[in-house]
Amino acid sequence: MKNIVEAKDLTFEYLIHDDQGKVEDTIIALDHINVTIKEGEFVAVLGHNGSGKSTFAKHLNGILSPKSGMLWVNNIDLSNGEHIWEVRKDVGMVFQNPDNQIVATIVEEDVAFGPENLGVEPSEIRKRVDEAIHTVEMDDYKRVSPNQLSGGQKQRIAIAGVIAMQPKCIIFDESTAMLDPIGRSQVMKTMQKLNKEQGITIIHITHYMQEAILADRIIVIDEGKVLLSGSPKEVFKNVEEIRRIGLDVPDSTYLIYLLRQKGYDLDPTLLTTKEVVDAIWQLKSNN
Ligand SMILES: Nc1ncnc2c1ncn2[C@@H]1O[C@H](COP(=O)(O)OP(=O)(O)OP(=O)(O)O)[C@@H](O)[C@H]1O
Repeated sequence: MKNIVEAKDLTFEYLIHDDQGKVEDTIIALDHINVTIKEGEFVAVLGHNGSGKSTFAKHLNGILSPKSGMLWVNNIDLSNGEHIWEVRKDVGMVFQNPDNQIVATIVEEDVAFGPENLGVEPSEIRKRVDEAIHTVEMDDYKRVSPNQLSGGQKQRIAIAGVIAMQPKCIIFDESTAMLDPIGRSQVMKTMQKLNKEQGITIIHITHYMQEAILADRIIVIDEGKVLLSGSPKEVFKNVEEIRRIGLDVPDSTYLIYLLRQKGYDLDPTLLTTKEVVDAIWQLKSNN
């Protein structure tokens, strides 16, 4: 499978200016990041506040450009701030606040906005809008004002707007953070569907461990560096390391960790409640 993202020693710093416009400070937000993401992967990115997740995401569709290092996205070289318009056709972004992403007063017009800006033919726009709205299961709301929708529904409309541009990769930058549990699960379902049925690469930045365990791979960023990368089982067995940087592990994983400390011989890579219950049951049956 081809790489859709390849970052080598990707480094970025924000320049802080004083009132006269002189640089008075620099903040290193990405510090020699080395990451490869394959086409069709579903990757969750974890890290505490200020660890550099959003800065990394903004590099992937050219909102920010590296200070040093190399970055290729879908074979487009983004290392020196060129080709950013080209990459935006391939990489879509869904942000945290659904209200900031809706631009039109009718759902279907909002979804059409992206392809219109790309200069897509009107008949093709119509087709894409209908398909995208169908994919996010919002067919009944095409002529409705986005104001009348719930947070989760608005977020699905924002996703439809991105899908209508036919990207190869979608970055969800804490797109579930402002939603209630139902809205979150609907958006997660949509992400999984886009990944499984359309092969779209998903990069999901989240603080929710229960969402992260649904990914093929988790990348943990800490102070602008990649701390861990691997399957959810590989990453979450590092309970102490993850908790040391102020992140949680899934409750089930933590329960297993505590039981192991009490001497119970349980697999440290178990992630879900069902896996834990089955393992404890097995242990009981063996004794
Ligand atoms: N526009 C900016 N100007 C100056 N510093 C910034 C800017 N945006 C982010 N930073 C700093 O860069 C570092 C990385 O921030 P970033 O937003 O990438 O982290 P994050 O992991 O996405 O955080 P969060 O989970 O809070 O969204 C932090 O120290 C942050 O304060």
